[in-house]
Amino acid sequence: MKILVLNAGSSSLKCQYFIDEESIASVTIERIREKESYTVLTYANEQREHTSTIKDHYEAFETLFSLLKESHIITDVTELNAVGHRVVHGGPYFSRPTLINTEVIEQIRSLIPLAPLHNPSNLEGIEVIAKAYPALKQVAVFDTAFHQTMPEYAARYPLPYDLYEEAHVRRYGFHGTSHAYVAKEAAKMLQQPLETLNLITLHLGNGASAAAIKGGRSIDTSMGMTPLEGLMMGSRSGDIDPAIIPYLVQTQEMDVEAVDAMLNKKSGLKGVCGNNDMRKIIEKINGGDDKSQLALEMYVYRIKKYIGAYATSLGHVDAIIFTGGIGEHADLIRKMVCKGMKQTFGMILDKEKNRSVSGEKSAIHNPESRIDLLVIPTNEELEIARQTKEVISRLS
Ligand SMILES: Nc1ncnc2c1ncn2[C@@H]1O[C@H](COP(=O)(O)OP(=O)(O)O)[C@@H](O)[C@H]1O
Ligand SMILES: CC(=O)OP(=O)(O)O
Ligand SMILES: [Mg+2]
Repeated sequence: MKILVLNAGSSSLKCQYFIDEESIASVTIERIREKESYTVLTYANEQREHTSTIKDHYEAFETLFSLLKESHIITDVTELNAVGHRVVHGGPYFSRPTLINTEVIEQIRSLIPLAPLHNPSNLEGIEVIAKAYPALKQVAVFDTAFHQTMPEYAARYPLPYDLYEEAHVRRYGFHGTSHAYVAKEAAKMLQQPLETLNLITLHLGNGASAAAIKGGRSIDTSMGMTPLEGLMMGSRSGDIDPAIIPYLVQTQEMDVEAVDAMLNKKSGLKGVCGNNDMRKIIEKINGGDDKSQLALEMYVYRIKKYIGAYATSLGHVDAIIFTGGIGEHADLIRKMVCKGMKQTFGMILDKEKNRSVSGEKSAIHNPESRIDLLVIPTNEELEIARQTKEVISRLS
């Protein structure tokens, strides 16, 4: 089966072309909307890279298709069996991967207010393809689906009950495809059935979330009704006192839209130190920049607090998994997260191993550690290809 998978993140577009479960080619476009967007095509063990300005996701999709054509990877798009899309918010409508039709498109559109940084780019991809190749089957795989197993007491907010019934106000959780994928990979690495494991997965990308996974099922996660709750992120605040919002509206001449844009786009690492690229933040810290140092300390402290919380939710923890661009590559962050966690949690990092790991699957704990510490590169695209294949197979 030939499946093209599109994963439009908030600042990136990742694409992989699969024949059955084999990845034939991949294209990653990073830093969309910034002066220097960075495109990498990987095909037949070769990498082609270039830098250009890509002003939005629409332009990123155009760049992607012309690259695949030029390189003779997909010369005729109609030969594909399906396109699988990452869709971030499935709201109350979707708890499984779904074949896309016009009704599904409208439901995804109606969820834009709940995922303003994501659902629009996810939709753009779906619509570009629907327009150009109307006969091609498209499947949506939702970030929220994996967290549907959260118990009600974890999923609900302590708000008036009617808000849940009338306006679907509850916690949904995100990055589900990634948390599910790395949990399965962790079970393989540990050579134990997933059903027996208690895991904390840390997806640290531009968006970031933690999940508590018991026996392969999500029992809690740090993102909520929208991908704004929880950990500090690239440009999103994560947890704050909700009273800050009316306070700003009342005292700072900001309307609700301005506060919302600030919380989603001008906060987090970017808000504190002006930068949302962890590589640059680390460079600046080495150059003595105090704001970058503070941003990093806040970022790490908040991850540690969630580890503490989820150790309590799970009872005991078998392994903590680092994934996402930062979790996979930033050994400094992993080291800071594990520091001072020996006494209470028995976490002991092997500093040498940690330093040498960047982007590959590896255990980074000392043999004495009570909790296994693992770096596992996420592969949301492979997981989406698998789920897309399942949906398409059921049709025939
Ligand atoms: N070698 C590295 N060292 C530190 N941070 C890195 C490295 N490579 C990537 N990152 C960080 O990973 C983040 C992007 O993660 P990614 O998962 O690709 O994002 P997205 O959420 O857009 O999919 C950025 O903050 C980037 O700086
Ligand atoms: C939901 C979310 O935050 O996604 P990303 O990390 O791709 O921005
Ligand atoms: Mg991502």
